[in-house]
Amino acid sequence: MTPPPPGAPSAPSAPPDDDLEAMLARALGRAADVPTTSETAESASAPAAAPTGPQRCGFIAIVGKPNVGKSTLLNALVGHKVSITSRKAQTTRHRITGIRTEGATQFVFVDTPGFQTRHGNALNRALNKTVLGAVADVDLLLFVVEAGRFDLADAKVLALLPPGVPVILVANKLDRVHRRVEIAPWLRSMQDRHPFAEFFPMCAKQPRDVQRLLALCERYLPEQPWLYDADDLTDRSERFLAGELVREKLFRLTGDELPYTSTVVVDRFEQEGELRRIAATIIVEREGHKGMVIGEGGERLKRIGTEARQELERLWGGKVFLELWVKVRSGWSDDEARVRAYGYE
Ligand SMILES: Nc1nc2c(ncn2[C@@H]2O[C@H](COP(=O)(O)OP(=O)(O)OP(=O)(O)O)[C@@H](O)[C@H]2O)c(=O)[nH]1
Repeated sequence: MTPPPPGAPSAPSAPPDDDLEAMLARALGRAADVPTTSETAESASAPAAAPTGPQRCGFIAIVGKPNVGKSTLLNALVGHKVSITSRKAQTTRHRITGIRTEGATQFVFVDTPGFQTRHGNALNRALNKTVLGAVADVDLLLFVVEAGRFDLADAKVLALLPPGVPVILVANKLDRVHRRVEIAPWLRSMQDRHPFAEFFPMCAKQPRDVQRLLALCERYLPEQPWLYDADDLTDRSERFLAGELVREKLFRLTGDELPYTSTVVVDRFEQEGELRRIAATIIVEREGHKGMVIGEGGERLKRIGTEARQELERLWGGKVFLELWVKVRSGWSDDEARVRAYGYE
């Protein structure tokens, strides 16, 4: 499908059947790993390396239900880790901006928390507000689902997408689909759900797929000056990133034992030359959860601290001194004031 000319409003009218068939053929060609057509080859090429022509810049929001791979995709599209990931649903809690500048184009990706439909507590209400705010004013939406699946939670996210913004259906985790032939009828069935601008079956962990998606996104971005410096990767502060990385290690090292309503607050962040001193508190809801985080003889807390510190040192190329505390604040996730105080808008 030809993308809308830069700057033109792109009403998501249903694409004509010919376009639809061509899109599906391209998508299915990729899904079945069939050699690319010349048209696909054109769209598959990476964005130009050297700046040519006028600058392009636009916002691309990544939306979907929890755990479909949005943050993994954002990091891959940016080429650096800007959003934390884990097997635990609801890992992402903030609007995270990841920036990639290639050739004449600046992509500003917006990762969002997975839209919560199950529990209506204060934390989830705040997360959902973040999602709605992030999708309101973008040039392109990447609606991420797991390839071959579409359930009520996916449908609820789809129903929230604003009209007038082109949507690419990203069918992620294609590597998990063992019977690839089943993807064709599934993609066809997805046509009836929304007038998607494109269908894109992929694996967010496969660099070739990510490069192709990047090239496809580029076609939807308007001609306008860049908003960030060419080497900016995110608009988030180092302090924010530190708290997020501790939360990632916390979730990864406690697995399913620890409820998702645990959080991390950075109490202090100071820089002395190349050394960063950080003090953070892990907040849990019950006394029993505190034991889970601390572990036998403090082993688990120590590991969370060591892994977070090492990753931050790699990221910043300097020494980090990280101090961690654990506190119980029962019922914080259903207390509007605390949810705000802990940094969730
Ligand atoms: N096999 C496979 N796993 C993937 C792929 N993409 C992501 N994952 C895994 O899926 C899990 C969830 O990924 P995230 O990127 O944290 O998902 P998310 O949608 O940001 O999750 P929330 O923070 O809950 O909204 C992680 O364990 C990822 O490693 C993929 O293409 N293939």
